[in-house]
Amino acid sequence: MALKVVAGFLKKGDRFLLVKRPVNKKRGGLWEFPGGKVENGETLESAIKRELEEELGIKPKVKKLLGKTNYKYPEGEIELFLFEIESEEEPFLKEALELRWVNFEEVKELELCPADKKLLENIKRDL
Ligand SMILES: Nc1nc2c([nH]c(=O)n2[C@@H]2O[C@H](COP(=O)(O)OP(=O)(O)OP(=O)(O)O)[C@@H](O)[C@H]2O)c(=O)[nH]1
Repeated sequence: MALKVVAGFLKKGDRFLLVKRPVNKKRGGLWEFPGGKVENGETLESAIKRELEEELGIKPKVKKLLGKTNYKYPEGEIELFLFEIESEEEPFLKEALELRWVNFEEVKELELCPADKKLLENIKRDL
C-alpha cells in the first residue's frame, strides 16, 4: 500500500510556498511543499495541520483538496495529497533548510521532488 503524505499549498499573491528538504533526508536538497507523512490513526486534515505547525509554526485553516498523485520512488510508492491552506500567521522555518515564495515561472528554476512536478502540472490548470 502507498504511504500517505500530505502537503500544503500556501498562497501569497501570485506566489506559493516551497521548502527545501534537509540534506540528510531522502531527496535532500530538493524543493517540496511543506508537509509530511500521515501517522497511524490520523485523518488527512489533522495530519496536514500537525505537519504545518511542526514545520512552519502556523495554525492553518485547511480549505480544500487541490489535487492528489501517486508516485513510485525506489523505496516505495507514495500517495501525495495537496491541500489549499489559509493562514493569518507568517510561516517561519523550524525544520527545513530554506523557504521560498515562487510563482509558476520561478518554480521552473528549482529542482522539485518528482512527485511535486507532476502534481503542479495537474493543479495549474485549475488555479
Ligand atoms: N513533505 C513532502 N513530502 C514530499 C513531497 N513530495 C514528495 O515526493 N514527498 C515525499 O514524501 C515522503 C514523506 O516525506 P517527509 O520526509 O517530509 O515526511 P516526514 O517529515 O513525516 O518524515 P520523517 O518523520 O521521517 O522525518 C518523502 O519521501 C518525500 O520525498 C512534498 O511536496 N512534501
